[in-house]
Amino acid sequence: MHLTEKRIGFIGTGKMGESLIRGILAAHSEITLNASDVYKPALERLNNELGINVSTDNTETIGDSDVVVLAVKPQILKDVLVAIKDSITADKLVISIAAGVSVTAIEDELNEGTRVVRVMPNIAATVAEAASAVCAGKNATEDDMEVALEMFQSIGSAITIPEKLMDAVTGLSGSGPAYIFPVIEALADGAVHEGLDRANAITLAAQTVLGAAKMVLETGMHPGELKDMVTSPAGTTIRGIHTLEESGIRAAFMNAVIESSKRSKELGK
Ligand SMILES: NC(=O)C1=CN([C@@H]2O[C@H](COP(=O)(O)OP(=O)(O)OC[C@H]3O[C@@H](n4cnc5c(N)ncnc54)[C@H](OP(=O)(O)O)[C@@H]3O)[C@@H](O)[C@H]2O)C=CC1
Ligand SMILES: O=C(O)[C@@H]1CCC=N1
Repeated sequence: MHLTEKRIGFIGTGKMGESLIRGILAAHSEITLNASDVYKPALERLNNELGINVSTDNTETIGDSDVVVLAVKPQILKDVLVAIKDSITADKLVISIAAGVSVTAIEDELNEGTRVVRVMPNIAATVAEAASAVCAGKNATEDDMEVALEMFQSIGSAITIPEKLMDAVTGLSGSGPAYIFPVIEALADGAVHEGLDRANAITLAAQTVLGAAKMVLETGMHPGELKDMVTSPAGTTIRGIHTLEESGIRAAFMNAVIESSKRSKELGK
């Protein structure tokens, strides 16, 4: 069955829940979306702005949904699962986006046989450019995986991975937008230092990151080869590259991904 034939319910409408809701609605305006959260003003705002069904009662949202997306913090997920266990009937698919929490840990809290899929998306779902990775729980069917992939491919790109790689994905693409926002700000700062106005500096910096990412994705060329295309002998770029290498840029980004992945593992304990 296709995604658009499913009613989707969000448990938690914080930063990532809202991002997914906005992305999915932009891709499928006809879809039925339900959402619940403990924070009523946020629900009312979503209802007013997007016209989705909202409730402060998670079981009501689940009752009205075929696919239930768990978008609460990992630290409270277990309590939420205990509270909703009886409303997750056999006809429902559960999708968890919680960092670090394994499929088994989720299955263990729910009724035997519950179909669970785990996904690590990112905040760029808001603009249909999320990078997501999906893995199946032991009861998830092929149809469930197709529905999950359809959902996350409609808001960006989505791949299937073995669960053991989920922490690495969390450290890379789950957290990754937050590594790049300061890069964009800092690039703009450099240009402001050299006299450009702030608004133009941010536009040029962001478009530069977007263009570089698009070249990697669309040419299929290695990032190092693309870097060489920009770097004229005795030119401007190699001077900038030299400065970045002196600052340990590669180790800095590698360590960010490694440490974030470690934190994802910790959250699962
Ligand atoms: N932010 C991101 O970029 C990404 C987040 N994730 C994952 O998504 C999940 C949500 O993260 P994020 O959106 O950042 O977190 P938020 O804290 O912004 O959102 C969680 C929401 O759930 C609400 N909530 C708390 N308790 C309940 C409850 N019992 N029932 C329903 N809703 C409840 C919170 O309300 P209140 O604030 O009042 O407690 C909040 O609005 C996490 O598991 C995270 O690991 C995954 C990928 C990227
Ligand atoms: O910071 C976090 O824990 C969440 C998970 C990935 C992105 N944000």
